[in-house]
Amino acid sequence: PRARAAAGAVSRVIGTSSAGGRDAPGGSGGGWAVGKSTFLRLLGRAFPEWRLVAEPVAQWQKVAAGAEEAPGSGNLLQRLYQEPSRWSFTFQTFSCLGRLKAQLERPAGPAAPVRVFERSVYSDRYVFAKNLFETGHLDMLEWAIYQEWHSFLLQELGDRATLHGFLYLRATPQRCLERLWRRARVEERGVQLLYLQQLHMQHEHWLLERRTKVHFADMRHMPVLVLDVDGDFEQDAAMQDILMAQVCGVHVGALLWLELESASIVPTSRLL
Ligand SMILES: Nc1ncnc2c1ncn2[C@@H]1O[C@H](COP(=O)(O)OP(=O)(O)O)[C@@H](O)[C@H]1O
Ligand SMILES: Nc1nc2c(ncn2[C@H]2C[C@H](O)[C@@H](COP(=O)(O)O)O2)c(=O)[nH]1
Repeated sequence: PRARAAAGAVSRVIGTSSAGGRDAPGGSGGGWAVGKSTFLRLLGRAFPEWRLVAEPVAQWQKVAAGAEEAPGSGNLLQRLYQEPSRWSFTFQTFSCLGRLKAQLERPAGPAAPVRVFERSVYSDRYVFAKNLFETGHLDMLEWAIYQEWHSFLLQELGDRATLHGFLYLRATPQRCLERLWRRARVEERGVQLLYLQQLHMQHEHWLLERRTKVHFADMRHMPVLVLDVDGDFEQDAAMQDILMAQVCGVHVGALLWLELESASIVPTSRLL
């Protein structure tokens, strides 16, 4: 039954037609360790025709240019957490470039009806980079330069870089911290609840309250499907079905943008 439901959703999304007649990218977003990869796996099972694009964490852990240096020297993620003020600008440049490349990529073969990205060039700016600036790890000059090239590139790329909607995965920062511990990534050992709370707040301002000043007209009214993932759905087939049905019911134009983020709990998912 789950597979049939998925097929129905896909045909509806196709029916909305995509920019340039191509596949329809969408974004996922949500907090750090909220369960994005786990959720993407569920989406993959429910919607096998969709193309799901995971975040390239392994690339950040071993940047090619540093691969021949001393062990660990090419690990940008590690450097970021060890010396955030030194490495934040470098990290945001590299992460945003990777996200943009992924978004512009047109894989060979038949176009997928929907593309879903684990994070986007928008969360790069309106969540992470913004937060790093507000907490003093990007200075004013770095923030200005980052915004300058970000705006320029996205405006130049126009429709090619536009998304059609966001899936916002919400859980409390405390729940994200528990999942972060469970995942036990070495680089993240020193991460504190406060950092997750800051990122949570950025997501709330941007995707839920729409208080964040965004610089792209089509971003301002982007549909956002909020999904409550605070509960443990990993082993709960019924809860998984409910989540997939919610995704299934969304019509977000040609582009479904899945932004997987963390936040406090909402009683039910809803499309804003
Ligand atoms: N809904 C959930 N309930 C319980 N555990 C979860 C849930 N979602 C994810 N997890 C667990 O939390 C950890 C982080 O999940 P992951 O999907 O890797 O997060 P993200 O991709 O957002 O960083 C993993 O160990 C995963 O098994
Ligand atoms: N400073 C930034 N950190 C980022 C960004 N995107 C991801 N991350 C970090 C957070 C985690 O340590 C790791 C991936 O986390 P997941 O929860 O997605 O697995 O990378 C960013 O743009 N800036």
